[in-house]
Amino acid sequence: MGIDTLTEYILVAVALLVLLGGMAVGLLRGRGGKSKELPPEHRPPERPKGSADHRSGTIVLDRPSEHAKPEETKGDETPDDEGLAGKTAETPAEEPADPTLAEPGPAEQTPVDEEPAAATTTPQATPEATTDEDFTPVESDADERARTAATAPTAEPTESDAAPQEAPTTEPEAAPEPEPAPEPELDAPAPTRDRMRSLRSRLARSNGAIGKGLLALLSQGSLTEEDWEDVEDTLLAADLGMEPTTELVDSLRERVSVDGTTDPEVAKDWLYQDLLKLVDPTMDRGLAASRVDGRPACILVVGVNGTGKTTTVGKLARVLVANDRDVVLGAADTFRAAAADQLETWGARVGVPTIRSDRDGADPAAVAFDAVKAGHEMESDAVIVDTAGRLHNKVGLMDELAKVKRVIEKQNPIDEVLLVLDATTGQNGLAQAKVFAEAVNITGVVLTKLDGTAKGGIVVAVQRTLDVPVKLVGLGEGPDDLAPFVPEAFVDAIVG
Ligand SMILES: Nc1nc2c(ncn2[C@@H]2O[C@H](COP(=O)(O)OP(=O)(O)OP(=O)(O)O)[C@@H](O)[C@H]2O)c(=O)[nH]1
Repeated sequence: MGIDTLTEYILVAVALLVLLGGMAVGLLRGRGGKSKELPPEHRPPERPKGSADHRSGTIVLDRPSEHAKPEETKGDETPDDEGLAGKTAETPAEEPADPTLAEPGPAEQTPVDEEPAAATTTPQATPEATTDEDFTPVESDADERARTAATAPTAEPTESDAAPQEAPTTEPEAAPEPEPAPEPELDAPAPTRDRMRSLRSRLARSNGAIGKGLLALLSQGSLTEEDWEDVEDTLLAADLGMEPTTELVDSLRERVSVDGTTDPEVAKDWLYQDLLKLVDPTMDRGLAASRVDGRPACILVVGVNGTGKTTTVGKLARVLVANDRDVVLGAADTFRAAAADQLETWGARVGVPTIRSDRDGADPAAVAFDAVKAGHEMESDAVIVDTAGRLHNKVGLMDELAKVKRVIEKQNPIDEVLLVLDATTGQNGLAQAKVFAEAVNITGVVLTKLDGTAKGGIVVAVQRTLDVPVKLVGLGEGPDDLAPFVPEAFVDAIVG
């Protein structure tokens, strides 16, 4: 019993020890489960995450769902990023950009990424609302700066603080640049009244010899047949034309035979009277250049190449401007490349708009149509349409001109068709005149380059041929060298 009892005691004791040991192990395991939840050692590695999330303040928007997702995130971020966590969750899909940007809520984050937004608009203020407001002004500031100054548009938002202060100094400097616009000083065209008298010397220089020669003959007192032939030749050389020449010689013969004189002044008076009669001061030389029936007057300018059409249109614009008319120019000479530029320059000098095509060879009728349309819209007094020079014997070209006329007339009657004739071409110009008159209804003639020829007689010849008056004469290349034709001044300059 003694030994058995001892053995039993020992066994019991061992069993107790084993039991106690087991319990101890169990206890230790239970603690081990909790340690997973608070592993301070894991935090350091997560910091970078936290800082990454700051950036995500702006980036988060791209992936809102990630932030809304698992609780793990919450678990992980809870410690450092309280603010962010909450807002990201709200942000989800709807408010992508703005809200998140606004998020800088956590004051500390502001300086890092969104400094600009907050800074520009006196940040701090309120949390959420502030952020929205903050952002708007930032944008507008940047926009304004972008509009006025051209300086580092992208950098500005980031350096918003400095920007507003720099803006006032840089902006005003950039703005003055456009000032040059008002600079273009317009020409003040010379008055047109008596312009022909003021240009008399040009006519006298070129055509004065006719008068001198005639007066010398007439003042002889008694003229032989040979002298009368000389008179006739002089008049024909001046391109007066056969018929008017014969008329004039007959009239002078009669005067001499009745009142034979050697007084040059009397002879001059005879010549003046007879020439003036041929030039016909009774013709209506008025130019239709005023509004009619609530629409602008339309003036179409035609002629062969190089007669001075474009120059004449430019000069005529000046004449009208000098008479307080509002004018629109139409560059329907789309054939000669430089014509539209040339016309535009003329117009710009007196502040007159030019309607043109940017394309060489464009349909001249379309340009003419647009010019007249613009004249209507601008309520101008007159629209002057320049056309391409064309050979009078080319059927296609003349048809094109007739088309220009027809197209214009679809929206506006044509009040004037001015035929530009180069006076130096003399009688040859008459053949052109006839053909143009068939294609379009010519209402007036512009005789150019009268300053460079002794063929002033063409005035009479062309009027007789077309039965239309010479309304304007070109007496030089200067901008104001176009004059309304005044018969008395013309004859006076010839007779001297
Ligand atoms: N001396 C003088 N030259 C003139 C006069 N009118 C025009 N000219 C000159 O004539 C030349 C031709 O003038 P433009 O206006 O280009 O002639 P255009 O008829 O439009 O020519 P195209 O478009 O080719 O048919 C230019 O050198 C003008 O300066 C004038 O009255 N007197």
